[in-house]
Amino acid sequence: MSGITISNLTKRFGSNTIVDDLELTIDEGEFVVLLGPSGCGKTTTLRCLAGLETPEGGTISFGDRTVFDAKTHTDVATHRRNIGMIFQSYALWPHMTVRDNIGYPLKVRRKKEALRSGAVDKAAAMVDTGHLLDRYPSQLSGGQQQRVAVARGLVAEPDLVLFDEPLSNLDARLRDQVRTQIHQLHQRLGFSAVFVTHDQSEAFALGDRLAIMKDGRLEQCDTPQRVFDEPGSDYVAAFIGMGNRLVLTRHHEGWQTANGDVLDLGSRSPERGGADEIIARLRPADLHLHRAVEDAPHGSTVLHATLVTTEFGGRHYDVLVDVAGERLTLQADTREHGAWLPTAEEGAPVVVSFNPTDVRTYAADPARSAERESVAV
Ligand SMILES: Nc1ncnc2c1ncn2[C@@H]1O[C@H](COP(=O)(O)OP(=O)(O)OP(=O)(O)O)[C@@H](O)[C@H]1O
Repeated sequence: MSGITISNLTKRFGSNTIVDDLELTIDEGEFVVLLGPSGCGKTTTLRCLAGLETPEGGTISFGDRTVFDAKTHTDVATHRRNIGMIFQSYALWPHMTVRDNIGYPLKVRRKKEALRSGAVDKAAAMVDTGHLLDRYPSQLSGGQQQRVAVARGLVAEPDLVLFDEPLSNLDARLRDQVRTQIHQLHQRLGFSAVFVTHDQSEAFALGDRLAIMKDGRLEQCDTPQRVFDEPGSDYVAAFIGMGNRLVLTRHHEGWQTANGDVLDLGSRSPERGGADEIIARLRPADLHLHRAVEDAPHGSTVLHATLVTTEFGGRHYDVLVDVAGERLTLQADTREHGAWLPTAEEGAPVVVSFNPTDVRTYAADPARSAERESVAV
């Protein structure tokens, strides 16, 4: 086996196209995360890989073995694809012990030698569940059940491991623990994996590459670092934490906000001759709060804003400000701003600054521009 290739994959439910001509390759041993908002087609793509859905078009190959081809009506059954699956709901058999649950894929594949030679004990030990082998799922915590599900997904040494939001049902502490365990297992065993999530921190932590989906298609597919540094579109930027959005219009000295601030975007300024309206995206952590323009660092870009809300968050305040009707969020250090911020009133004038290298710009959405123009008329 060397890698998984998905070509022109199309899956419809009735008249709705859920996976739309999708192209994706997963190298052998690679951990690819399918990331995107609810309903963009992540789980459906995973289910097509598993053979649990029959696509209307396209091909899926595991190495040089075609497991699905719409044209030739090739559709290899799930249990013959040599995959492991780990679901959000754990999906353990309630009437089987942990030992029998973990051993189930070996039994179905008739791998009697593996069953005899202790593969179940080894898989259980990998996820620290060796002492739970005689218990039933109802006698386990959520975290233990999910670890058993991971052992079951890996025990048969599958060509591809599919994870469908496996951490979503766990509380924050357990989620971190199981996430780290999956990461370590992947580094040790080197299996190929596709992991579905809508959580960007999970995606960054686990993925060799992130495949960001929008309406059944890939919007961007790259390493976590590249996606973080250079989100390929406004949609990706918004999804991976650049929640602050400003619409700017061209001005002869830079780019102008709706309330008249002219911003120098430095090397991030789109070239002359391009669009006259752009969207600027910024992370909350890259915005800094000040009481007056003079307080902003030299060389930073400044915005005039008004205060909307302040919430105490321990080391920082979560602050919401308004720039000509656009709401921006930022974090202000408690020690630096504690003397004035908690008592500042809604509507108080404030200044926000950022380093121009931290901004990312995108062509404005034509539909939104048209909407604004029609409102103005
Ligand atoms: N069996 C089905 N019949 C009809 N529509 C379906 C079916 N399965 C999924 N859909 C629809 O397909 C769309 C994509 O669903 P999918 O579960 O793939 O999205 P997702 O990106 O995984 O979202 P989530 O994170 O909420 O699971 C949704 O609008 C969903 O309602």
